[in-house]
Amino acid sequence: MRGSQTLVVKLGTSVLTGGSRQLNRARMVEIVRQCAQAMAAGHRIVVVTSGAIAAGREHLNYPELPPTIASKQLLAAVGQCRLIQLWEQLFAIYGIHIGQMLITRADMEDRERFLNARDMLHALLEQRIVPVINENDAVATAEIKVGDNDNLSALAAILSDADKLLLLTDQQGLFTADPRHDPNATLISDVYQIDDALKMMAGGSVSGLGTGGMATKLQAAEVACRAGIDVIIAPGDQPIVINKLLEGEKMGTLFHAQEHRLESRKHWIFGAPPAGSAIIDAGALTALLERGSSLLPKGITEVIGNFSRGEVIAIRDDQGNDIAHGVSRYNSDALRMIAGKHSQTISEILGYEYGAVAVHRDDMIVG
Ligand SMILES: Nc1ncnc2c1ncn2[C@@H]1O[C@H](COP(=O)(O)OP(=O)(O)O)[C@@H](O)[C@H]1O
Ligand SMILES: N[C@@H](CCC(=O)OP(=O)(O)O)C(=O)O
Repeated sequence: MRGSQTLVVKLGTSVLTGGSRQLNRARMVEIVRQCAQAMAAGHRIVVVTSGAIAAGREHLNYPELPPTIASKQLLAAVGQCRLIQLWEQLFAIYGIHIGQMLITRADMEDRERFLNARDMLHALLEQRIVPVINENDAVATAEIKVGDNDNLSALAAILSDADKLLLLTDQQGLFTADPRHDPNATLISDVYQIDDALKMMAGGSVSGLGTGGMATKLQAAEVACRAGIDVIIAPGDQPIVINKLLEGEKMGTLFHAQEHRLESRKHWIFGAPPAGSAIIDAGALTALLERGSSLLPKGITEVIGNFSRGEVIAIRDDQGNDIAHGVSRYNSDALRMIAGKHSQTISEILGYEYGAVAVHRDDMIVG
């Protein structure tokens, strides 16, 4: 078997309802069984679940509502409770806890909120708790919405530093045309580049259940592949899909990641102009260059500029030479207060803490 992997599983409304007007409990049980089996084999699972609106309609017995955004939000507010309750009960069968995360695009665009969400997601995964993510439909307005759960799942895959993103849907994968309309359409099994010709093949959702169809799945694949994550579109109505996939078996449509995840992160960190800098002492310099350590506040002698938690800063030696770039876990004011101090005193000085390091090694590119 391949090593332990992090897999984001996105379940479309089409899968969760099986094309009906109700959540298909039997199908949800089967998906949870597969997730539990993968976790028992040492893998980490993140679930991105659609279906809140469908669950709301079912729970309220298909009410007649005006076709407004507020009506959809009402259905999502009611349905999300049902949905998460169901996931909670089903995972509990296997003794697995879940943690709900409702996010919007605004959470991803603000560096500080992004980092908070990422820390929380990793904290859940470390405790072997399954994060169950949906868009915060009940409160999100059009301006701050991701809009569809395909794109949301790509963001979840980046947040969780996933190896693979699995988009489970009501088709075998991406076809040369929508198979609902074109009986001659054929399955595309490998995609190395998402170009305009491919985008032309991906249509919208015609079932009236899902949002975005294959078009948004392609957008999600583009984002995730650029971040170094393989994406698979596969059918959600079959047993052992998740395990087969983790064993490396081919299925559905595989979008091959464009570059290694580390390379991609490197580009991002170096691509972002530093928002400020931290000057470090000789001890920290040795730790960074020779031991591959994280940067601790203790080794910082001066903080220059104003930056937020989550922004990229330059790490410089006392001569002003650029040693590394990395994501600061504290804002500039906080970093100034804890510079030169032991990590154990951070919460005493600030009244809170985001961990012992100023810049984590995983978020740092040296050289
Ligand atoms: N080229 C294509 N290949 C496969 N499916 C396609 C294609 N173009 C459009 N579709 C449509 O996309 C639908 C799946 O997307 P969607 O309805 O949004 O489901 P989900 O709820 O899983 O996100 C399919 O049922 C199919 O009708
Ligand atoms: N957030 C919405 C689902 C939005 C969405 O993208 O749906 P789908 O295309 O079925 O994945 C809900 O929970 O109803």
